Amino acid sequence: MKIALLGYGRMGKEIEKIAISRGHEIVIRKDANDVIDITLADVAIDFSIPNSAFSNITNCLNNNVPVISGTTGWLENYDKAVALCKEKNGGFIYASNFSVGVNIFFELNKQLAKMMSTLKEYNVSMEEIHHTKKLDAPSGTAITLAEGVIENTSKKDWVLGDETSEENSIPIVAKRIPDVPGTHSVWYNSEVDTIEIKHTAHNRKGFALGAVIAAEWILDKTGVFSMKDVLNIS
Ligand SMILES: NC(=O)C1=CN([C@@H]2O[C@H](COP(=O)(O)OP(=O)(O)OC[C@H]3O[C@@H](n4cnc5c(N)ncnc54)[C@H](O)[C@@H]3O)[C@@H](O)[C@H]2O)C=CC1
Ligand SMILES: O=C(O)C1=N[C@H](C(=O)O)C[C@H](O)C1
Repeated sequence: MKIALLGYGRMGKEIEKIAISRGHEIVIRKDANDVIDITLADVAIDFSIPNSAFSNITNCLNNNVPVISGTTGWLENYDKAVALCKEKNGGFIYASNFSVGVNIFFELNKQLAKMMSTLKEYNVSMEEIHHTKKLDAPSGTAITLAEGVIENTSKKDWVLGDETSEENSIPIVAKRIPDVPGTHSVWYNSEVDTIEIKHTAHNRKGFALGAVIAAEWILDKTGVFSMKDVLNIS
C-alpha cells in the first residue's frame, strides 16, 4: 500500500524501515510545513508534534484517506477528530502507544486496578521516563494507564508531580533522561510492601511495527478504532 508519513522524525524514519520491509511504498514524507497532496496515499501515519497532529488528521479525513495517529499531547481535539471521522465516514485510529507489549500492559494495569480497588491501605502512583527531546509530559501512555486505573477504582483524575494532597488523584512523575525510548511503572505502595508493574521499551521498533500493522488493518474499514480492536485483545 502507498503510505504517507506525516512527521519524518525518529518515529517516521523507524516506520519507513518497517513499512518497506513489509512490501509497502512511502509516497509522502511530510515534515514541518511541507505542502503535500495527501490523496496520493492509501493510508497516512501521523507521528508529528502536538500542535500539528489535529490538522494532519483533519486533512486526511477531509480527503477520504484513513489515518493512524501516534502523536501525543493533542487530545483536547480528539472528540472533534472522532466527529469529523464519523461525518466523513472515514477511518481513524489514535493510540498513545502502538506496541503490542504496552497494549498487553494496559490490560494488566486495568486488571490490577480492579483487584486493588477495595484495598484502601495501598496508594497508587506512576512514573514515566523518556528521552530529553520529548515535548509533552506526562506521556500519552501514562495518561492511558491513569485512565485505566480511574475506570476501575475510586480515583477521579491524575496530577503531574510526585505528591498530591488530593486523595482522589493519581500522581504521575515524568523523568527525562537522554536516549530512553519509554519506561512506564505503576506502583501500589502500602506501609508493608509495594506492588509494581513495569514496561520497558528497549527501542522504537515495537511502536513502529504496531503503527504499520494498524495501517494495514484499517485500509478497508470505516470507523474510529483503537489498538485493542487491531490486536483483538479481549
Ligand atoms: N503512540 C506511540 O506508540 C508513540 C508515540 N510517539 C509520539 O509520536 C510523536 C513523534 O515522536 P518522534 O518521532 O519521537 O518525534 P520527532 O521530534 O523525532 O519527530 C516529529 C517530527 O514531526 C515534524 N513536524 C513538525 N510539524 C509537522 C507537521 N505540521 N506535519 C508533519 N510533521 C511535522 C518535526 O519536524 C519532526 O521531524 C510524539 O508526539 C511522541 O510522543 C512516539 C513514539 C511512540
Ligand atoms: O515521545 C516518545 O518517545 C513516546 N511517546 C509516547 C507517549 O507519550 O506515551 C509513546 C512512547 O512511550 C514513546
